[in-house]
Amino acid sequence: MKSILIYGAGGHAKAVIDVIEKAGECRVTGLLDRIKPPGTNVYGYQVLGNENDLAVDESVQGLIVAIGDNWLRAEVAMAIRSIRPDLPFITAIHPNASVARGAEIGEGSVVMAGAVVNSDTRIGKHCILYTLASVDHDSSVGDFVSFAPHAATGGGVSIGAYTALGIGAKIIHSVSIGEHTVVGAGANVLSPIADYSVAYGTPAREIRARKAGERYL
Ligand SMILES: CC(=O)SCCNC(=O)CCNC(=O)[C@H](O)C(C)(C)COP(=O)(O)OP(=O)(O)OC[C@H]1O[C@@H](n2cnc3c(N)ncnc32)[C@H](O)[C@@H]1OP(=O)(O)O
Repeated sequence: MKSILIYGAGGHAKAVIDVIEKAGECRVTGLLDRIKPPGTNVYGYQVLGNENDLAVDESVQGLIVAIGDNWLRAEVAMAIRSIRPDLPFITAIHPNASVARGAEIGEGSVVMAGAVVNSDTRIGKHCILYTLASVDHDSSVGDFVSFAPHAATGGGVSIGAYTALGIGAKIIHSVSIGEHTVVGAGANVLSPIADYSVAYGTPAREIRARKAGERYL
């Protein structure tokens, strides 16, 4: 069984730990974090240090970045990649998730309980599909994207990198959502949404522009 570290020590990290424990393919040896000091206990695991400690840790065989914010997760993943280019990012898939034949899940991504990735859909790197999220057939999801619980798409949908779909957001078939966009909770998206925007409502409308990295959680 692979010995892995989890980067992050907040609520999202706890949810990721549960997925990894249930999947049973990796053993979590500890957590890394920039905020909580070494020795802090989180969900039964100790914070061991931060990303700089990876440079000297030869026992670790993999890592997953468990930070909910898409932009921060990307920053940390890139920092880790430059410190340890050899270290694989693991993919965590809950045993009660469903990943169809022909679907691909990128490295560092997490698929939580009840989530569905349907036939021939591609999920990018370091994405999060929270509880009961659903991405239907022939869809394409960029890197660092998140689906909050119950967010769902029809078939043939395209979601740009760094975009966040809020809780319960629904995207009808064949629609494209741009990159760095936030689709608000409960939105019903019936037509394309541009890059760098915040959209919500029924039907969803682009309410305002947003910048890369702007907080949304
Ligand atoms: C496991 C997890 O926890 S995963 C995370 C789950 N969390 C989510 O899904 C959160 C998703 N976030 C949202 O929907 C947020 O409301 C955002 C990002 C869309 C907020 O966008 P902002 O432009 O900053 O909206 P702001 O909070 O300033 O509200 C502006 C107005 O829009 C309304 N509004 C905000 N979000 C929504 C929404 N999703 N649908 C309808 N109206 C909304 C507000 O009520 C407010 O109305 P008012 O002016 O009449 O008071």
